[in-house]
Amino acid sequence: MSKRIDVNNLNVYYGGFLAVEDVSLSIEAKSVTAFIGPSGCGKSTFLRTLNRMHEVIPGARVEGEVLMDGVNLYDPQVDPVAVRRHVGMVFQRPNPFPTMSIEENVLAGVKLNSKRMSKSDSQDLVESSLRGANLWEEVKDRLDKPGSSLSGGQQQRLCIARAIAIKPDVLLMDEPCSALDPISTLAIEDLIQELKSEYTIVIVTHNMQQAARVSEKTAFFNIAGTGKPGKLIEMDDTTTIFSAPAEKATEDYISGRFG
Ligand SMILES: Nc1ncnc2c1ncn2[C@@H]1O[C@H](COP(=O)(O)OP(=O)(O)OP(=O)(O)O)[C@@H](O)[C@H]1O
Repeated sequence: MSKRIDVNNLNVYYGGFLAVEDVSLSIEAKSVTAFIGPSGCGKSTFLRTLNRMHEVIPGARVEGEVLMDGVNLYDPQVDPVAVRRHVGMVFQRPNPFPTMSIEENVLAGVKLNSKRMSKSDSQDLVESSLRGANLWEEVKDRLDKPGSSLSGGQQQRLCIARAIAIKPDVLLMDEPCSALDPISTLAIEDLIQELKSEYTIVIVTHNMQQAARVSEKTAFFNIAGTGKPGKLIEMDDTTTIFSAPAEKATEDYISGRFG
């Protein structure tokens, strides 16, 4: 479990539009890395290339390499479905399957991967995944109730339980707290801190306090103007980015002068 990621000279296109240009960076295993930057600079686009999720968008493609423990995810022999099994994703809006029960939601990804399990194994997996997502105590007496019966914050933790049930190496989170209230946000942030002992975590966030609270490394992306590609401006220890960034654009952004 838990892998390092090395990205080399990655360009991301939507058809003829270069959305993200020439990104090279490294992400340590068992750490939390935050991506910050103004709207439209390509944070989500870049994040999705780390599990080939952009490929579900017609015309989206990349040039360059994404190495996971040295294996290029874009090697022709690599199956994108297998990539997504190793690199889980949690989205901005909690998206449990509304008609499925809480238990079925946790097992949904595992079933998609066509694993047949005994009843006791699946019960164990439901419990360990919900415990891992800090949700077990709140739902253990109503596992057969629909996922949509939970609060927004609980639904997001259910989505995290669903993601970790397939035992990924990496967890990508695209603004996982933006639809949540402050208390649910803190619950997810605590959870991220716990999960990093087992997973490599990458989180896109607009909330700079959140980046400062949860991550060890921060990457700042920027865009020169509409129609221009997003670029990685700098990546460093989070404390350095927020106290003494190397680039003026980073300082302007974190001090709220733009973005
Ligand atoms: N499906 C798509 N098809 C075409 N262009 C897209 C698509 N998704 C994003 N883009 C474009 O790619 C660029 C980067 O968008 P992206 O959503 O990755 O930025 P972002 O930094 O995550 O923004 P935000 O913070 O607002 O979510 C933008 O110019 C956007 O319009």
